[in-house]
Amino acid sequence: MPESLEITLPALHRGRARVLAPCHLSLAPGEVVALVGPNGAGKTTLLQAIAGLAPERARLCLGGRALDRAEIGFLPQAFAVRAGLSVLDCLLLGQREALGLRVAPRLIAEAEALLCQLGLADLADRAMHDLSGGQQQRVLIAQRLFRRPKLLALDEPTSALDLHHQLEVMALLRTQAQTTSAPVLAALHDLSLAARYADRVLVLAGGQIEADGAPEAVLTPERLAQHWRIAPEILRARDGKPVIVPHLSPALVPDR
Ligand SMILES: Nc1ncnc2c1ncn2[C@@H]1O[C@H](COP(=O)(O)OP(=O)(O)OP(=O)(O)O)[C@@H](O)[C@H]1O
Repeated sequence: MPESLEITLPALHRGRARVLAPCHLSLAPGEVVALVGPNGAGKTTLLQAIAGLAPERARLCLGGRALDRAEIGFLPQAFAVRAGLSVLDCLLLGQREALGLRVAPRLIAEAEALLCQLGLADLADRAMHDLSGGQQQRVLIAQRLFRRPKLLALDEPTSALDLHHQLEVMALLRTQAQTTSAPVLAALHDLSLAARYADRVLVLAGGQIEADGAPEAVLTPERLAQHWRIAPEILRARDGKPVIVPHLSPALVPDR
């Protein structure tokens, strides 16, 4: 039976400032967890530490075994692909350890199937540097999925995507998490998207994980006002999930 992924993080610093207090995260098999918080709260810092890209290292443990950095599918916030390699080649690089002089037809078929799932099949032969930002982002997400990591750690994976592709990517992440049991931890600014697709929401604020729980329990008007400095209107979608409509309120403190 799949076990939870246990992540232990030391205090994280950027420059001289302490960004986040030490914390422990337990991610259940197949769980989709949204990491939310205002600008500068430490979402990128936390994801980089998990991915082994920060000076301080996280400890990741799955079923009593320490996870290797190569087993984490990390997508950074900033990406600009200048490489001339094709979309299909980019995807195949996700499984680079399995590549030889000849690429197994099975691997190519799997990569093509994933491109189809993400509506990218028509772009398979296009050069990465000729794609739009949103198309590149979808290919890079597909590459991380193709790697079949034990954890997907994604920093704003929908930042360049139109509304259709935001939903498509989030739905695919959910399906993949459930079928592979690998949890997804994704930093998201769109709180409605987080509420709709995440099993759990972690709120980073004030240098710590300030709240952790079901979207409805965590995304309260008080918390949104306090940390995002908005006056929220919380509606309900057809499926009962919260939809957050933000309003500026003159009563809330001005930008610092
Ligand atoms: N290289 C750096 N040197 C000094 N401080 C940094 C550095 N990188 C980030 N910081 C600071 O660390 C804090 C956390 O930044 P981080 O990028 O993790 O926040 P974030 O929640 O991802 O923000 P955003 O939503 O804007 O992407 C911020 O106050 C930021 O200014």
